Amino acid sequence: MTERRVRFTDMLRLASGHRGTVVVAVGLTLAGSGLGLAQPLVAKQAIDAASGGSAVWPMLAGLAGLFLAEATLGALARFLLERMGERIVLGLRRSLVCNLLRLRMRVYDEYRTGDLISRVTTDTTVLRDVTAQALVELATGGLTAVAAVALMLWLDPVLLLMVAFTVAGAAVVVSSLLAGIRLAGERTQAAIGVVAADLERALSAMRMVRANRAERREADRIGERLDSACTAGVRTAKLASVMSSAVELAVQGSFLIVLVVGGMRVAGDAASLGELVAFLLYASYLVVPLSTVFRSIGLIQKGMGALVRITEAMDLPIERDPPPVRSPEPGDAPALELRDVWFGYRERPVLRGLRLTVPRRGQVALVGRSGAGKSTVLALVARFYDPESGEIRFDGQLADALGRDECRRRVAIVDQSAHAVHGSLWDNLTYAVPGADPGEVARVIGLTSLDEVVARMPGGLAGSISDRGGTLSAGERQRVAIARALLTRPSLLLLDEPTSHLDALTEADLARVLAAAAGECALLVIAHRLATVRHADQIVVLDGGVAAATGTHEELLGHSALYRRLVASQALAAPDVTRGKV
Ligand SMILES: Nc1ncnc2c1ncn2[C@@H]1O[C@H](COP(=O)(O)OP(=O)(O)OP(=O)(O)O)[C@@H](O)[C@H]1O
Repeated sequence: MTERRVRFTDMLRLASGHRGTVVVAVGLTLAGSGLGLAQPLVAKQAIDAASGGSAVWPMLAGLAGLFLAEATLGALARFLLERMGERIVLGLRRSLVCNLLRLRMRVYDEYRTGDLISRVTTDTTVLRDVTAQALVELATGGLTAVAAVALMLWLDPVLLLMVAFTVAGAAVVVSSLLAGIRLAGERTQAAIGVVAADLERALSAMRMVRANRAERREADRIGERLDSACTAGVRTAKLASVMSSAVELAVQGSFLIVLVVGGMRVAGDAASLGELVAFLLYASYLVVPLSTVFRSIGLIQKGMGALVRITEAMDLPIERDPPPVRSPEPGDAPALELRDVWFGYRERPVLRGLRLTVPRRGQVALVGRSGAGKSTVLALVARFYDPESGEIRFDGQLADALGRDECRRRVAIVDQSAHAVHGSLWDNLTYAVPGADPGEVARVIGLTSLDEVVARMPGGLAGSISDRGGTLSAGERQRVAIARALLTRPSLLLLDEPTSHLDALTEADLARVLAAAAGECALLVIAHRLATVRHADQIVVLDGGVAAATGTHEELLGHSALYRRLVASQALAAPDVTRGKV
């Protein structure tokens, strides 16, 4: 992640859309404080009235009214602030979610899912507390302090100067700690992000964890991350307590100085006792809000650690189309054409000038050694990545002219993981076409031989399958994925054939399904199985980043030594009739 700094003003900007609420909340808090200040005066009057023998109840009623009004204003201000905090966080979370779902594919390769998730959940929660509390404390504390300074200046500038010295001392201590608090806050949030990422890693591979008896190791690993989060949290606590002690000292020191110096001046008749008492009172009005200001600055620094991570996530590059280019007229062009395509993930090139053509109907199979770049071809065609050079054309039109969305509308992709989402079988089938016609759904169910699965599911199409397709076998999940793809009526179906999910029977089924699909659209299949290449109209052998040989199964057996090696080495597996369904 690139180093990103946020400033104090970035924090303030969060509340910029809520100025009205801040003003009202600050007003209510100040009015509440004003009512609080009036209470001793009324209490004094009540006591005077009682000792003078006059009626006390009007004063007591007034006092009760003041208490109630102060409590009501306080509650209202707190509610407004909490609501503002929630709304700020809602806005942030919405923007973050939108951004995280639209990132460039390369970014997902680079960052860990759990860490990205924790930016939407944990970091924003930290920010909510800061915005709801600290920002307004800063404003109310600051305003009260300014008013108190003005009154003290009017009463006794010399004593004010002394109070100012102690407060300045505390300010020096506080500001020397701020960077540390901020760093510790950043470390805590980053450590929590790593915890989330490691937990996600373990939970998403739970079967692998269990099968390898790695629960303890995973727990220890996450435990270490939790330790780092705790260490960073303790460091924040250490710095924060030094800070509050410094502020406390400044408060006590101020009172002491005012008492000693003021007392000496009263003794020397330089000031009246009344002035000293008033000054002491105003000193308390100054130092208490100032300590609130210091505390909220500390809190804001802590929140900045979270804001750094949120801003970083917001700044991650999202998928954008390059500027549109003019494209030749489609004419009678093939469904897909790759011309001299070069591409590599980092420095190392995977495709080196690949040429590939997929006609509008029929099946093209892509074969090659493991790591030859077959999935990469599919990823480029699905526009997950952009080629470094060369052209991709859909129906004769340049991909850049069509735009990513239009390219993906024409293409359907079924990858090896054949995802299923939590929900009903119907939801899973119609994921890409939410309002699909039931007749169409029935058609693709028939095409993909899913009738038996529908009949078996409790509740049929409305029956629920859990996350990652827990109640479907891998082969069934793949057929659901193909049905889902066919429902979009794509002009090109991309299929990454699984190596091991299909038994001989299902393999024959799949061959039928693919043949049916190839009658409806163009089909580009990464083939790992002999049955698939045998049925393909054309096979492309990928090697060294180029199409090393092209032809039918028989043709390639005749003229491609690499293809013969692939067939012989079981890289293109023959069906294993002894293997059961997984
Ligand atoms: N997201 C990625 N980031 C970095 N390198 C990658 C990424 N995906 C693939 N590669 C690398 O690119 C090369 C081609 O990978 P690709 O998955 O396209 O091969 P493949 O022919 O589909 O392999 P297999 O048959 O084993 O699935 C490999 O060396 C792989 O390590």
